[in-house]
Amino acid sequence: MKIIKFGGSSVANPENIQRVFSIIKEKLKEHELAVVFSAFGGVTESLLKIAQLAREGDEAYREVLQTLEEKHLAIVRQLISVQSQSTVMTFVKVRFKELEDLFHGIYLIKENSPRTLDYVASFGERLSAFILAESMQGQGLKTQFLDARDVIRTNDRFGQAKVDFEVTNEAIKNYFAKYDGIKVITGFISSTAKGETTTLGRSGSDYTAAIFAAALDAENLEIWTDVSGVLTSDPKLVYTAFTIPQLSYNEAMELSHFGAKVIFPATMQPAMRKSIPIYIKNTFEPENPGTLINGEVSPGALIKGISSIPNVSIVTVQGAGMLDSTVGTSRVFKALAEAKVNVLLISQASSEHSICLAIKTQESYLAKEAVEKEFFYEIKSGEMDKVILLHDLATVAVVGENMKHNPGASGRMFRALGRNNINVGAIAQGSSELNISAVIPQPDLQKALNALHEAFFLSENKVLHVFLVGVGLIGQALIKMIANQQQKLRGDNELDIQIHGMANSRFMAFHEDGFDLSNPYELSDSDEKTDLNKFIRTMEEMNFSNTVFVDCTASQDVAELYTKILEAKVAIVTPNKKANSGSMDQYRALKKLAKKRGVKFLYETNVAAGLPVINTLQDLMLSGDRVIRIEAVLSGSMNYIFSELEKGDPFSEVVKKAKELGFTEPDPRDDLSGMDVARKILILGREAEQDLEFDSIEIQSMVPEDCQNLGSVPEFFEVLRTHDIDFAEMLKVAEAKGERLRFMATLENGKAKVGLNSLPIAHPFSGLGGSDNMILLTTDRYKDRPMIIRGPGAGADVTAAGVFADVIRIGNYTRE
Ligand SMILES: NC(=O)C1=CN([C@@H]2O[C@H](COP(=O)(O)OP(=O)(O)OC[C@H]3O[C@@H](n4cnc5c(N)ncnc54)[C@H](O)[C@@H]3O)[C@@H](O)[C@H]2O)C=CC1
Ligand SMILES: N[C@@H](CC=O)C(=O)O
Ligand code: NA
Repeated sequence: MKIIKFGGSSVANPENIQRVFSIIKEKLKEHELAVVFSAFGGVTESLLKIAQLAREGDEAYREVLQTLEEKHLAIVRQLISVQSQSTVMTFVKVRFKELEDLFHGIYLIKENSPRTLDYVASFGERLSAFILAESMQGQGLKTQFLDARDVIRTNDRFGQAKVDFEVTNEAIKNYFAKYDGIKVITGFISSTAKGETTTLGRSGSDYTAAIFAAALDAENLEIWTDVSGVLTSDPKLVYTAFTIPQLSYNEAMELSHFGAKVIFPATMQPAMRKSIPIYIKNTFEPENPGTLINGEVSPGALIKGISSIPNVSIVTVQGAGMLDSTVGTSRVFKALAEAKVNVLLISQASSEHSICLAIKTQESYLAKEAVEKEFFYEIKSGEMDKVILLHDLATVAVVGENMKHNPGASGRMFRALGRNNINVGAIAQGSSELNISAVIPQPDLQKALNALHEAFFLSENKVLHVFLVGVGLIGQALIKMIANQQQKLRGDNELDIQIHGMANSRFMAFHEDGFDLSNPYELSDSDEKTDLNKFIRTMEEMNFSNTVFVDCTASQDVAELYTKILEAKVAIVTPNKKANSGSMDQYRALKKLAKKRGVKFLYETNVAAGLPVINTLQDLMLSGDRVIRIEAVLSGSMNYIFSELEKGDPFSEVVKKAKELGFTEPDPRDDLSGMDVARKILILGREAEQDLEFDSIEIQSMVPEDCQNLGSVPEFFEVLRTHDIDFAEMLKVAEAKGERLRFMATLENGKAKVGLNSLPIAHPFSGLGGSDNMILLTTDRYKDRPMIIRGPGAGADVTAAGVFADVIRIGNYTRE
């Protein structure tokens, strides 16, 4: 014998009901069945609403009642053939006539006691189960309608009646022995020995099903609802949540206590006591195996699920008066129990000086009042403090029996929270080790759930959530690289990089699950105009753990947002030099903030693109070296321009070519003016721990005077053309001396210089071609012969690769 129960959403309309019938027919092939039904979706609520209207003397109740009758009649017309309709129609009409009288009574005497409401509510299940039994009969199934009031005996605690199992079990067994066919049973309702109608409380139909399962020693119990079992976490907050295949009874109870709404613990008790397996299944996805809840603790995963409760407050009771803790604590709990306050979590340090309770915010005021009343005299005399309330909190809990005797769970939990800068306000772990709970700031709830979900369930793959501003040359190359490497990184490096936000100067777009990178997304398809503040806000609201902001613009406006981004505990990776080449104070402040917030700020590509210059310098400094001198060619475009010029092409053409090849800044005047190189030597100097300001750098600009104040880049190229002869002349002079023109930067004794030099052919820089950069580092340790870093220092691929490497570095850092 199997007991199966269908909830309100499963029988909300004729289409859903047909699904239910197919499921039943399928089951019948192998099992003897009894089916428990809830009222049709929304009916219980409507009945109670009508009762309320009637009690308030609002005549509108009649209309709502009429609609409800019509809804039932419509279901009958659709489910039952015309020939067989009349008995059912009569049944429905008679019930609604009774309801009409009943509500009229309520309307007249304006009384709505729990007793009356139980009777009102009972009509929902009585109607649904009868109609469904008849229509199953019409489909060739032999059914037997059972009004559960005939067998489930309770006390008269209306609204939440307690079952007399001895009488009930006997009555159920007798009934089943007497009648055959599929029993079609009303959920939720029961009756007292005097025959008064009662109801079984929240999730009462599940309870009905469990009562029948236990009384009949059923093989198993299936609860059919509109979700595929119990999920690892709330899918509205954790997009990667998945169905838990199996839970022990204890785990299921613990998970539902902390928020998982699928099943209500008390309803499982009768089945649990008899060790009857319970399946949670989805009517709308019957092929999904759902969740099996039974007496077994399955080996493997440390935890089974993560639950949460929002809108929680911490109530702190403290003072010397608590030191006599046995008395103090018991008085606190007595006061709270009398005020009917539900305590979610308790934490008391061994000093016993204070006790800290997590309570739903709406009940916290009541708790404060109750405790302060209890300790009125102690508070007055100063022996106790006033109760302190802290709001805007939430609890998160990891649940699983395998945590027992298995070290590591709490470490993993708090490392994940700490790494994501989530402050933990209170902690509790029961001695059963079934549940570890923490109170955290409510705004961090989604991030916390995701961080924990990743740490416990996706630990083979760390997820890095990227938000990219600047989808130009470098940004696009980066997206392509991530797309190409995504699979390999997931496999070999256990790192999953997802892009959730993108923006260029015109449009922005977001994707909660991450953009599908195999299908490049066109930002011009977005109808959302770029608004940088909104971009940051959306990034924060998505509230992912392990988030990286990648800035592939050359924009000052974006650089100015870094403080806000780091404050939000989001890491930054960028080739944009603007932030690091502002004032020394700002440079220091950003580094300090990143450290304080525990997030990385990486910018290897600020200098010489992907060449390892910044990291190398940082390593030298950390290991105690000292920089004496830096001599460098730091501009890929300038090196390209002056080395190509030697082939005889006009200067303006070569500059254009450098731009086309992606070596220049978005505005090539930033390169020609020496500004870009000046920024780079400034950054190198700062990385070498020297106090340098931009203004102190001596810069020789290569932009002819009449080109300086022109608006657009094409205009600039027009005028630049007229200077081609001057540059050809410059080259001739150098060549006559057997020398080469190279644009370089030096830093020595705290003084930085940037400009064009005529170098002997034997100089190491003279041999540089294309977009090459070369950095000579003379340090205490590399004194006689400098350390040399050389290679292409501009261009889409070498730059994007450097940015990508920084992103991966963050991914590697964030793992355990
Ligand atoms: N091209 C290269 O070889 C190297 C470039 N870099 C740096 O990489 C950065 C990007 O360079 P490219 O990709 O070549 O430039 P680009 O001009 O091709 O792309 C810049 C992107 O930023 C967007 N953008 C500009 N201002 C914006 C704003 N306020 N809000 C949102 N989006 C904005 C633009 O719409 C465009 O999508 C620059 O900072 C550059 O200095 C660093 C090393 C080498
Ligand atoms: N425009 C720069 C590249 C970025 O840093 C260069 O030419 O080197
Ligand atoms: Na670099």
